[in-house]
Amino acid sequence: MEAKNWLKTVFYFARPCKMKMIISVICAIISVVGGLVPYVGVYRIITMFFDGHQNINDIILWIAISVGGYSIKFVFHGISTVLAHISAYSILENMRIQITKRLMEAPLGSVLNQKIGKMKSVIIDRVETIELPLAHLIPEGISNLLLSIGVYVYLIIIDWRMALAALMTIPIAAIVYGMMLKGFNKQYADYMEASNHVNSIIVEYVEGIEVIKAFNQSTSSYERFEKAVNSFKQYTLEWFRSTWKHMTFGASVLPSTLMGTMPMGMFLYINGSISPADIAISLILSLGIVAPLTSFTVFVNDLKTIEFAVNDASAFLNMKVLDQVKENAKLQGYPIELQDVSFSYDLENEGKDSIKDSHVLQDINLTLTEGTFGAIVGPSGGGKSTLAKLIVRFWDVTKGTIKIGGVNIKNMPLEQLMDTVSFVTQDNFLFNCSLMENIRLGNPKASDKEVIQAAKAAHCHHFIQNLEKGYETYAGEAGAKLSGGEKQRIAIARAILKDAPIVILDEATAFTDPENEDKIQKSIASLTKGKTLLVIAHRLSTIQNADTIIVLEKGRILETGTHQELLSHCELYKDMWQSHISTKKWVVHNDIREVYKNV
Ligand SMILES: Nc1ncnc2c1ncn2[C@@H]1O[C@H](COP(=O)(O)OP(=O)(O)OP(=O)(O)O)[C@@H](O)[C@H]1O
Repeated sequence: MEAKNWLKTVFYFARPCKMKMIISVICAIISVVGGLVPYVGVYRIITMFFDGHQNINDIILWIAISVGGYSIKFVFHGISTVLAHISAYSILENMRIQITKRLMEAPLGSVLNQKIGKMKSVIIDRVETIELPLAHLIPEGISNLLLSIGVYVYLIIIDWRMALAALMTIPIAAIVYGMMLKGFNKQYADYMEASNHVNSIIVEYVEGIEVIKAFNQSTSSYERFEKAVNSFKQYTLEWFRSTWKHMTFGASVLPSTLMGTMPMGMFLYINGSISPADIAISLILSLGIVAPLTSFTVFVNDLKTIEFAVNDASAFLNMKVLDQVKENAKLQGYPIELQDVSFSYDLENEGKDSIKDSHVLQDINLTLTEGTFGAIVGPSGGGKSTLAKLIVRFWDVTKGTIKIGGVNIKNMPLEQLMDTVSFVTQDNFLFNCSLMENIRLGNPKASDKEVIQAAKAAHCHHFIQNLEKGYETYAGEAGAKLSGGEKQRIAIARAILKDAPIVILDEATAFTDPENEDKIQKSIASLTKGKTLLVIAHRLSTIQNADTIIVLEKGRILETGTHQELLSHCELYKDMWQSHISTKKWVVHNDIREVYKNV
């Protein structure tokens, strides 16, 4: 979506419900016209009395017309409100769908870089704030504005001098409101910033509650939380303090139209240029102008709410998306090739035009033949995970090309790429649905039998069966009910079911206990049989049988070879292997505390 101002964005999302909105506006106008009828009725009845021509039939007729008018106002206002609500919810729905669509089309890495609290706040809370004002703006905003104008026009028709007098309080109120609204935009922006700050502190507090408790930081964290809430309260109170005098003065002056109409009416009556009936109705009408106008001022605030919510949503709506082709590419097998690949996060995260000297990967050239086992090793921060993520287009390379089956991955639809590659990481997110469905995500068409087969191959059938409801057990929010190793094996079962010809494992065996590791290794063996496999490993023992081991250091390939070849001529690899072996020996021969003492 191209960047638009907030009003255009609202209209853009309102397109599917354009007709409903138009009918809502028409109904609001009819409702206003209906609302004017009782004023006419009252005027006619008063006139009859003052003229001495009152007759019961005419009075009943005007009462019936007034009731009819009021009924029209009531019914059409109802229809307008219903349609406006439907439209507002459609706009909300479209906006949320568009944001999530955009998140799917954006580079996954950029999506993952977003703060989860902010995403939740924008997609759920901020977008929701649009609904209420939007739904009420059409029927009530229009009614209030048009009713004031309609009543005023009627007043002009009755007596233009009284109409003029009715406006007397408006300039005074306008000056006072003008003073109050000075700097409103900035103050509202500051208010939203303060509100966002307090929201993010609350989200951070809830998300980090485990760490806060574990490190007994509750008091200081609570202080931080309390400080944020208090400063927000202070800010809003100060804003209120700076405006309440103007607000109260304006609100009491604006409706006091009698200040102008009373003396004017008396003056005109004494001069004999106005009838008592016209004075009476003018006084009533002048009071009828201001009440809806005052209600309309509330919508100024509502418009700001919509503007800020839409602007927040626009940050996601305008996220850069990955360029994609539509047609599936014809792959020549499943080898992976990287040619002169360089990558910089700065360019992705900040959208800079020039490549800075901040490459995480530089001039990477490597080929992994179909069906072979490749491994990437190297010191922490060397760029191993980044390289794996580039192969699945979490981001696009800054320079060079990545090919699968001889085709640049940019020239195949993301769907085809995802069908071709299984990417298993340590972050094995489980949805809060049954374990059966969680595994089936790997292949939505798989039967229960196939899911169970995959679970068996991934060595998770046993523990799943021991659960009270077996495969129908819910994973709990974010899989909190399962251990790390169990979640990992379920993720592997998912990948087995997906049966993609290329498998990339990013540190999939890190942080597991020996018993779990053995099971995970077995499940990985089932997953990777006969496939092109790329493992990013810390534990060198798991990759010593790899066909090619790539040693990556500071974003560059230092050496490539088999385990034996690297041991014979790559110092860094030799050191890493030595430290790996000695750590293993320490674990076997020493108390675990000794190991950590020596790390
Ligand atoms: N999303 C990101 N945005 C910005 N910089 C990042 C991002 N992810 C990683 N980096 C940086 O890129 C560099 C390489 O990180 P990467 O995770 O690829 O290394 P790694 O070799 O896999 O490390 P480890 O073995 O510790 O997992 C690091 O300096 C890291 O700080």
